[in-house]
Amino acid sequence: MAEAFAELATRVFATARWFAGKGRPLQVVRVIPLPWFTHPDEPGTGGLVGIRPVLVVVAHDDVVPRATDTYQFLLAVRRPGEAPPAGSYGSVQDAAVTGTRDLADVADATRDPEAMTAVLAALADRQDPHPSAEGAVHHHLVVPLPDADLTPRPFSGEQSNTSVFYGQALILKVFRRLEIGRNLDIAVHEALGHEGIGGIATLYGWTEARWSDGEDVLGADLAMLTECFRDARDGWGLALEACAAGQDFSAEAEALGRTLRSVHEGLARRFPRDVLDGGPLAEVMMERLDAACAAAPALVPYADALRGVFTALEGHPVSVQHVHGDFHLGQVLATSDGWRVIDFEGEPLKSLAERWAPDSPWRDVAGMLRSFDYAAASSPTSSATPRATAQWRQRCRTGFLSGYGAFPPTASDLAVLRAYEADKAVYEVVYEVRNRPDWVGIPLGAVAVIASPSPDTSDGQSPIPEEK
Ligand SMILES: Nc1ncnc2c1ncn2[C@@H]1O[C@H](COP(=O)(O)OP(=O)(O)O)[C@@H](O)[C@H]1O
Ligand SMILES: O=P(O)(O)O[C@H]1O[C@H](CO)[C@@H](O[C@H]2O[C@H](CO)[C@@H](O)[C@H](O)[C@H]2O)[C@H](O)[C@H]1O
Repeated sequence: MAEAFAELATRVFATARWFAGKGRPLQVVRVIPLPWFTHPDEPGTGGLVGIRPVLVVVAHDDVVPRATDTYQFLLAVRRPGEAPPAGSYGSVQDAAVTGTRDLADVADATRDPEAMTAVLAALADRQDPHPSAEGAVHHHLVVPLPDADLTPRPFSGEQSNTSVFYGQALILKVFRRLEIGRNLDIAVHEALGHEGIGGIATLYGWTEARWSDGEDVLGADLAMLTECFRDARDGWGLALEACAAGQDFSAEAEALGRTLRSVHEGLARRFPRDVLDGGPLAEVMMERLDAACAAAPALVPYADALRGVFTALEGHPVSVQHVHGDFHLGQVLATSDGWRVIDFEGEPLKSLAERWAPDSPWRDVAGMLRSFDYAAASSPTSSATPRATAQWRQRCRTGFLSGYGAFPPTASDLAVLRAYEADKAVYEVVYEVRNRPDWVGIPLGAVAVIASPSPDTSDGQSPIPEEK
């Protein structure tokens, strides 16, 4: 018997890079076919019947109360019988999704150039489809498309969503696990664009959807269209190369610090700010530590010492504002015009409420310092001695803090920074246990050092000791 779309989706989830609930018991509780982006009267070349977003609400029964997540499939629907198109998922018999009672081929539109050309045209022309009983889709274009080659090409690297390049000019990020409400990445790009901050991509447009959920109407952003940085290299690759070759990276780190400062200043002007007492912040870090110890028991021997590090926040007033939230070398791109910052969605393991909440700018500073440590720890040491690698990392730290305007840090700054580095390293241990168990030694090593009785941080240097 032909498969219905809910069964096909369950099968796709098992292997999709973007499905965050792999390995957990799941149940598809609702399929919401949204209005067609394009739905020509006559099928196009290759039998293309139409392109539509289809939302799949998934429940996980392993937590109480039962949690649900909403995922987006962007489907290219075709008549059967043609050669399987790029991104083919197979065929289904599901009239609500495909618009026909017959069998139809469904494919991931993001892998299909014909489909993605049509998607861009729909967004650019703001062709809002007619709302259906299930919901509505609304396209926003805020900057006219450039007059350039816009041939679609799927992004092939690692990511949590699914992106498509249009020539070398634009990139469309199709969100997979939807944030109900405003998408953070779009909100930040829009706000910083208004501020004229140069360190981020220009936002060209986005697509949002609304649908009914019982008595309620829910909404989420489905995709974001931004400037693509031509020939950009990501900071992680550059830092690894430099470290392995024994090349100093402190000038790049300093420029990165300046870029972060400018982004923080823009965010401070556009989003709410506050000054919080460090005590409750320390308590939140301790709660996160307790949860982390349950998920990663290797943290337990360090827990008491880490609590001591967090306690040092008490008595410190901490300024908070909107921050990047997951600032590391993989979130910065080097262009011929300097560093650019991408992906403002915060840490994937945090709830949406946590990711929207104001936080200390030290979180981002700590994130990048941890990243220099990761790069140093991951670099092959064939051409550099451990001592040289440690020095490389320290020079990155000093350069970055200088560029950010925080060198040398005051004693009070250091206490706060150390707490944020510890909090980040704890997060990383859990992240690595869940995603890359082979990497867990890197953050665990940092935890061990931060938790050691008296790491020397008096000059703002890493709590990770140098080789003598
Ligand atoms: N504006 C851009 N220009 C060029 N490449 C980009 C741009 N934005 C993102 N990328 C590339 O896409 C990758 C994934 O982007 P990201 O926003 O982090 O996606 P996700 O949130 O899905 O993980 C980045 O690591 C980078 O290589
Ligand atoms: O980029 P994401 O938002 O998906 O961030 C998550 O994954 C990152 C790894 O891809 C992870 O970053 C950790 O590993 C990096 C090296 O791969 C390193 O540079 C970072 O410092 C380290 O935190 C990030 O923590 C996680 O949220």
